[in-house]
Amino acid sequence: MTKVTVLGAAGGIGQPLSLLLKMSPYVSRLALYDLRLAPGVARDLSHINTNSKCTGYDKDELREALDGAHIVVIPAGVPRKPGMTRDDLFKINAGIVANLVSATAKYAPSARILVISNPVNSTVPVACETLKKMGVFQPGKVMGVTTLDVVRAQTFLSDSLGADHYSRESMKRHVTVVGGHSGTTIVPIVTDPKLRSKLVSRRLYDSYIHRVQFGGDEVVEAKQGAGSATLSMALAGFQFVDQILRSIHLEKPDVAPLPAFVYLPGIEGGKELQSKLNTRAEYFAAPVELLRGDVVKIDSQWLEKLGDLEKKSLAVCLGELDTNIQKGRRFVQSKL
Ligand SMILES: NC(=O)c1ccc[n+]([C@@H]2O[C@H](COP(=O)([O-])OP(=O)(O)OC[C@H]3O[C@@H](n4cnc5c(N)ncnc54)[C@H](O)[C@@H]3O)[C@@H](O)[C@H]2O)c1
Ligand SMILES: O=C(O)C[C@H](O)C(=O)O
Repeated sequence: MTKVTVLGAAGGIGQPLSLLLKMSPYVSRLALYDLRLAPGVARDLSHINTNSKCTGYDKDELREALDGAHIVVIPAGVPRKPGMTRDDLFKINAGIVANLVSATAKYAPSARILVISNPVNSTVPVACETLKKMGVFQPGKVMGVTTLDVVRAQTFLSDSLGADHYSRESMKRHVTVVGGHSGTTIVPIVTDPKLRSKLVSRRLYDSYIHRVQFGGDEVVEAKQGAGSATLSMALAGFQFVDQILRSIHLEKPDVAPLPAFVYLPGIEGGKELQSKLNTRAEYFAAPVELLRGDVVKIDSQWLEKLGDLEKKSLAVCLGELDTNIQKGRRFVQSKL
């Protein structure tokens, strides 16, 4: 029996993500919460002939939506419009995330909390600091969802090298993304040196990295003010939740570790990674090992595969990331 609650379930991401979750054999109860429309979306999904029971909750029913949840996914908040940065969303989304995380701590204290709301580099610190303040912080249970960067990195690598020869599916083994989830804090790592050399020798490396780092802007511009990535994000978010579900339900989960944006000092391998990176940044996205749905270890094998260009990107990332992190921390610490 696994209950998944989606907070912000009637939105552009929330609806398709909930549809994908309704298809999962590992979900037995799916609870949809939003300030508007969640009962309607849930009624629609509840007609689908998969085994999970789907229920919608109105804005004054947050407690019921969260009660007993094992996984809480948070895509609640405002998306960007053209000309905005993710950081411009902080003012509104930080408060939304803080309130929803604090309710989760009260009504679903053992849930894994997956933060999608932007700016992830700051909203994850907001979530963790909120839990710390409440005295209930469990570092392995809070994850910023950065999977869309990985999905893009794989798709664009195949596009850059020629999709006829390098299928998008096969790129899964050859690229990961670390750092944060915003512009130059996004650091794609091509782990296969042969593919990296191909990109460099064909002078495609810079444009490839730029496209992954600014893929979000591409969608925001194309949607002309109607929001940001929703469908690709729903798929990416589902891939991440699915990995957690598999780690809960399967003895030997058959998935390669995906990165997540996590609190390094509280997780095995985290402090080591901080010291190898020579950074004071306490939050970072790196491939994580899961055990029964919680993050138990940070993988730093990718560090050994860095080329000179990737080392440079990482230095730029670390310079910016800590500013985003401190903004999230200060937001919670400044509240009484
Ligand atoms: N992590 C990522 O990779 C990634 C990718 C895409 C978008 N995002 C972010 O996800 C967020 C949502 O994007 P979207 O396109 O779904 O936006 P949207 O506006 O379509 O949907 C957001 C939903 O959240 C709801 N909401 C707002 N405040 C709420 C609250 N307090 N409680 C419950 N629900 C609340 C709204 O009613 C709305 O239905 C944005 O912040 C966006 O920037 C993150
Ligand atoms: O770009 C955005 O604002 C949404 C999301 O973070 C994305 O990467 O598509």
